[in-house]
Amino acid sequence: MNSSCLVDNETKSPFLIGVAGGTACGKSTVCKNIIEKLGQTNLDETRRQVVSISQDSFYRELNAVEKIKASKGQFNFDHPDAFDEVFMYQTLTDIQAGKTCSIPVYNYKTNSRSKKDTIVIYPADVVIVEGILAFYFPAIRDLFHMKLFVDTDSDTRLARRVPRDINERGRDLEQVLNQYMNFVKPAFEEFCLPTKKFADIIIPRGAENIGMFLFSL
Ligand SMILES: Nc1ncnc2c1ncn2[C@@H]1O[C@H](COP(=O)(O)OP(=O)(O)O)[C@@H](O)[C@H]1O
Ligand SMILES: Nc1ccn([C@@H]2O[C@H](COP(=O)(O)O)[C@@H](O)[C@H]2O)c(=O)n1
Repeated sequence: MNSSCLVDNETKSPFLIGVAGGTACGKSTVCKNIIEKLGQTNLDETRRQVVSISQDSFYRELNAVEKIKASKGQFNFDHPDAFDEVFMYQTLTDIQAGKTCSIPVYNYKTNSRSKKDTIVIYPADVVIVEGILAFYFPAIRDLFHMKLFVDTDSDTRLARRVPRDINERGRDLEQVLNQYMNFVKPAFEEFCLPTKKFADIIIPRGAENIGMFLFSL
């Protein structure tokens, strides 16, 4: 899929920061807190100097058989093949070229991109990209000027994921636990954890330790 981007008159090439880590380690919360601490939260989105995007926007569209599997918690969303690597790479290179880009909003209840909503990413000084496999694909990994890995232990992550998936992602307990044991945990060990070595900064436990990152700026 081609990204939907427009060149801005005043070209701005942002500093790209990647944030990786296992599911529910606190990646989104870290991004949100960084944006808050840098005083960006209440700015109009066209004027923000620091913005974040999620790798989840780049989950690929599923075919009919995969959709049925996904609805039963039997699709592996933690495998690199679940992502549209080309679309993500293209979008990030467009962002880096100073273009205004529209990226999909991902819907975890339908396991697909929203049909009507997109997020517009305007040129900014810093763009933070978070995702479980943000460092997995070499071409994407090489785009980041700085890489953070949020290191939160597996028990804590599971304890955060269960209520989140039930309350926010429309899942039931059995489905969350089955998906975790069958796909999430093994894929974390095979694909996500080995990318920790690419990080410039490791943030233990997440949001409470973003001071380490802010200090490095
Ligand atoms: N430091 C923290 N302490 C307690 N709960 C947290 C913390 N960081 C995140 N959470 C909660 O854990 C869940 C997952 O956090 P989130 O930032 O969405 O993780 P990720 O983006 O890595 O999946 C959310 O419900 C969030 O509110
Ligand atoms: N349709 C989907 C898509 C993804 N997931 C799970 O989301 C996790 C990644 O998001 P985090 O916020 O937790 O980093 C990943 O572990 C997938 O299992 C899903 O359940 N359904």
